[in-house]
Amino acid sequence: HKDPHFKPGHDAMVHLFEWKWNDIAKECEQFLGPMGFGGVQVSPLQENLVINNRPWWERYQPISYIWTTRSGSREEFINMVARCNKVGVRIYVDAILNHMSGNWQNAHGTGNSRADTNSLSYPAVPYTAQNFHKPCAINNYNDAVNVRNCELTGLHDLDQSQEYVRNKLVDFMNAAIDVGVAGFRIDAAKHMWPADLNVIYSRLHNLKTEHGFPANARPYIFQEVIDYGGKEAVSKHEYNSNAAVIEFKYAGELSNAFRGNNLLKWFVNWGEKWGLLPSGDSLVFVDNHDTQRDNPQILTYKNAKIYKMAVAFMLAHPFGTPRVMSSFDFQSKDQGPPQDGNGNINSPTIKDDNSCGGGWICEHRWRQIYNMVRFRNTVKGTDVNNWWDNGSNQIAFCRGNAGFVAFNADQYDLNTNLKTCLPAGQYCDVISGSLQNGKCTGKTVNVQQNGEARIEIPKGADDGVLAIHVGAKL
Ligand SMILES: O=C(NCCCOc1c(-c2ccc(O)c(O)c2)oc2cc(O)cc(O)c2c1=O)[C@@H]1CCCN1C(=O)/C=C/c1ccc(O)c(O)c1
Ligand SMILES: [Ca+2]
Repeated sequence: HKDPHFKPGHDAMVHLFEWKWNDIAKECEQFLGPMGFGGVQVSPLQENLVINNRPWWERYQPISYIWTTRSGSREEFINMVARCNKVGVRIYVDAILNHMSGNWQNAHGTGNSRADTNSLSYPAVPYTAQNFHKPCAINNYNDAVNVRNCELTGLHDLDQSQEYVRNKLVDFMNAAIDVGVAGFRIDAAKHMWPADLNVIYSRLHNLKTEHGFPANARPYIFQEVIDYGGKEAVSKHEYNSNAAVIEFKYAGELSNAFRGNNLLKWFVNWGEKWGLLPSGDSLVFVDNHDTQRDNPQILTYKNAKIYKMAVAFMLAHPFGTPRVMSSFDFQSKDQGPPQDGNGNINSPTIKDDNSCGGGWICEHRWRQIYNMVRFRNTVKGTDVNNWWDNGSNQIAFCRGNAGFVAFNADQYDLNTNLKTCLPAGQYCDVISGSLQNGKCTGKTVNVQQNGEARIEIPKGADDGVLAIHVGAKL
């Protein structure tokens, strides 16, 4: 029950943050399906409070469970799910179950629903004050009750111990499952009681076979529990019995190492020995919509070279279910998505080199990243073997005899003969280029009969990674 139900030959999730439903449908058909992505985490589906300067986090202040947001209408959402499933790309909804909005004068939502937030009245659900915890501020992360039963930055806190509230949340999620959704990101799960969440999960429908899921497939649930391994009262270990958990320590350690604060050689035992949750319980990532704004230690597209190295490592390593972030460019941390003068989100423009414009970064369209998704598909089912390192920041490893990857984060060249575990032949390095029309557009690597090859990554190379696999062999 912790299986994302990706289609065979598809792997890795991409978070198309703030994309509109129609644009996601097109991206599934034109790019994500053909490139073998497994699924898309979409922005929240439920109607949200309209906040005057349209900060990105207005979508995390629900007003109702009506499927009307700046990403599109109910019909557009249903159409997107069908079109993506048809090309083997799953949809995961970002579900906000913990709270409704904060206080706002004359509050109205993206679907024009009204609410009297000061009296905790949300008639479009309906919720009244009795369905919420008595307003108190979350001000003590060493008190598990305070963290669950009080308000996160003034957001009105629902009481999920009530049958009435549970059923509203279950109905919302089951309606999404019934139109073909594969699962959910559970926002702010740390702020809800695991027991209540498990009751809610137990009432969710099986996935729809007419959308290509196997019979009796359970929705894939991945819970946001921000726990970097510190000493807070609430821990990620409370949440991984019945569903997956988003592994923040994974993100923290990767950024820490690729920023040069820890040697890559220590990744030889990357996994539970680092205090991570079990691989099958972990949704893993490098950055997310919040950490890229709020956590200066976390790598983002703004640190391009070492960011790509961290993402390549995540995709090359078998641990967890990886999620690639796809961002819009931002200068200030509250800034919302690219939009026109009337507050409508702009569609990404696709340039002739297949990259995005119009303020959209589209990391998922960077060659080094989508080629590593393909690498991950190709080596699926193999383990890490033949680990090599130089005692510092040059590492390499095989994935079975299907793939080989090398990293150079030292301030001097990597230039040595290494075992690649691959059959003899010529391979295209899928970081510096691709295999296109029978030729390598980047480096070519010659693997000898004994499986060894000359591996070169100069310190000043565009990318500090080299990757070859049996799907990119001349
Ligand atoms: O300064 C801010 N927030 C105070 C810091 C607390 O951060 C928040 C956390 C949060 C932060 C750290 C934790 O350890 C933790 O357990 C929770 O989770 C949220 C989840 C939501 O659905 C909506 C929110 O407004 C928040 C939030 O404000 C700005 C202004 C309001 C929104 N916001 C933000 O910074 C919004 C952040 C945000 C929004 C959505 C998310 O899914 C998220 O993880 C963070
Ligand atoms: Ca709560």
